[in-house]
Amino acid sequence: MADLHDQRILVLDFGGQTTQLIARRVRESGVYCEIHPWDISDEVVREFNASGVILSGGPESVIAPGSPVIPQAVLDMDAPILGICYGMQAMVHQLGGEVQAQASHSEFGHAVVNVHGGSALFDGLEDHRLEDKSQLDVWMSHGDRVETLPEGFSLVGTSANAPSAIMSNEAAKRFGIQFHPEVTHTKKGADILRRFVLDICQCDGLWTPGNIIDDAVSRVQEMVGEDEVLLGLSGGVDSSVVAALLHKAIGKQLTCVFVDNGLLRLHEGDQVMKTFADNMGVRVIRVNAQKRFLDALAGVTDPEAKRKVIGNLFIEVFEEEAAKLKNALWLAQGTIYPDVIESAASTSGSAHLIKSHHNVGGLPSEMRLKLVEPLRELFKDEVRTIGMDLGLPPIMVQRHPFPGPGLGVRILGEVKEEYADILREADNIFIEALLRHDLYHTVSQAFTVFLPIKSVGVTGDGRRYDYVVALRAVETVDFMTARAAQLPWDFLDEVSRTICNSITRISRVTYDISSKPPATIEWE
Ligand SMILES: Nc1ncnc2c1ncn2[C@@H]1O[C@H](COP(=O)(O)OP(=O)(O)OP(=O)(O)O)[C@@H](O)[C@H]1O
Ligand SMILES: O=c1[nH]c(=O)c2[nH+]cn([C@@H]3O[C@H](COP(=O)(O)O)[C@@H](O)[C@H]3O)c2[nH]1
Ligand SMILES: NC(=O)CC[C@H](N)C(=O)O
Ligand SMILES: [Mg+2]
Repeated sequence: MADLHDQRILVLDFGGQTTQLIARRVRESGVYCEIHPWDISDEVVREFNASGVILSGGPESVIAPGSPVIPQAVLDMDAPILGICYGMQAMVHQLGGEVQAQASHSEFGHAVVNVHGGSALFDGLEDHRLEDKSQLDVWMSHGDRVETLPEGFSLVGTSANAPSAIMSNEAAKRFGIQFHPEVTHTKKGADILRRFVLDICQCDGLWTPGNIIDDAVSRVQEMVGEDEVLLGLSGGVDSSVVAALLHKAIGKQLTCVFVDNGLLRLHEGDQVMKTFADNMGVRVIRVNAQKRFLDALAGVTDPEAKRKVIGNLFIEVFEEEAAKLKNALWLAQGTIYPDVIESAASTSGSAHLIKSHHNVGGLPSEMRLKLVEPLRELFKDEVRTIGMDLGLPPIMVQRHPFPGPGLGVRILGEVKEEYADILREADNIFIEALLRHDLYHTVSQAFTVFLPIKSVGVTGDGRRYDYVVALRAVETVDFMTARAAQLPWDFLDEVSRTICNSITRISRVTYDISSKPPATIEWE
């Protein structure tokens, strides 16, 4: 098999909200791609050796001084280029055309583009739902617009507010589109991106789940040789898929360590151990470190401080367990591509650190173990697909994500065992009800938060003065932005009554309706 990474698309990020979606659509077409910031050096561009380049959208205006530019090395390449929105405008601006700010002509949302034809990227793709077959139903989001095309380019499509909605230089294989093909609201968007990477860039579409697994297996085998590998297994999607993959790659050289830190959900420890014993035949060591974590967290109230305590203790436990093995030189983790992109964003200095995720960026610099992260290049949906292909049960692969610091960031302020016990009961009621009503898979993530404040209630003529919990359920594609799920009122009512009736220490249940931004998904 040819190297899976030989054919590769470079996605240059100009700060667009949907850049990750571009990469996902390219991957779905069966082609490997990576997202890099627009200001990477010319050397990195040349080393990347792209089969094609896609320039993303972005919030800035190409005519404003100091705005992001396309690296010269990209413009010097022979590989095909597709500029999307800001990416198109930057191409025009840098290749000698003209872009103007047209505040009165902004287009946000649905638009129709008339395609004049004659472009290899569009011919035959027309939207047949529309009466006029030369029209495309698209989604726009721009204020600036292209007024004059650069030399060598011709006009391929027009919309009401973008006279140059599509342009191309067919001979040079350079295309610019003002609309966003990566969003599902653009009806033929996925087809356009597929056409670009498969036909225009001539990639073979080898990036399939089967090939990804074979490739990861052989790379891991080559990397670790005869050494033993320790995997931090949480029972979550990512580390479970890593376990299945490593089991396939190195069999008995793998030992999984599952740390019960006292911050897990109800019965989770037993369930994880049982699922793995039943389904996988891998060796899992359970470390009961509840007391150790809770003791270390006593008196700690600041969210970032709590995260650090938990993250450091995880590593301590992993290193202790590794020392008990004969030859463990490697620590495997379920790091996935969004973790990498986000931690790059938070280390580049241009983005603010919102919260420290414990597994990336938070590792001590003098760690003795070397890292194996076979999912580092994959999106969550790709991870789920290969998990299914590796034979993991759907309940494991389709689970909602659960943060490493667990209930530690869902108990506001100081963590106490008593609070964790109450929270586990309440959360279990919520999640069981979601499953029973077939609502679990309609939301991306759902959980309960413990508020260490007391509120007055009345039950059976008596006064109650007890704790409050908040239910949280969100819908999101990439967990970078999210909105509160609109769960049915009757359902929320049932959950709230069940919680207050069966847990005497809770007097009140609230539902969190904040979106991200301005809130985050977790409360801490
Ligand atoms: N309780 C735990 N015991 C051992 N390792 C853990 C534990 N919690 C987290 N980890 C390690 O930290 C990594 C990151 O956690 P994270 O929650 O992002 O991934 P996950 O649990 O594998 O998947 P998911 O995102 O679906 O919850 C895990 O892949 C795992 O290696
Ligand atoms: O493994 C993890 N370690 C962490 O420290 C961590 N903090 C948040 N999350 C999860 O990340 C997603 C986004 O969460 P936020 O909107 O709260 O940042 C949500 O899915 C959160 O559950 C974490 N996952
Ligand atoms: N979505 C975009 O890429 C917008 C590009 C540019 N900021 C404009 O408003 O036209
Ligand atoms: Mg997890």
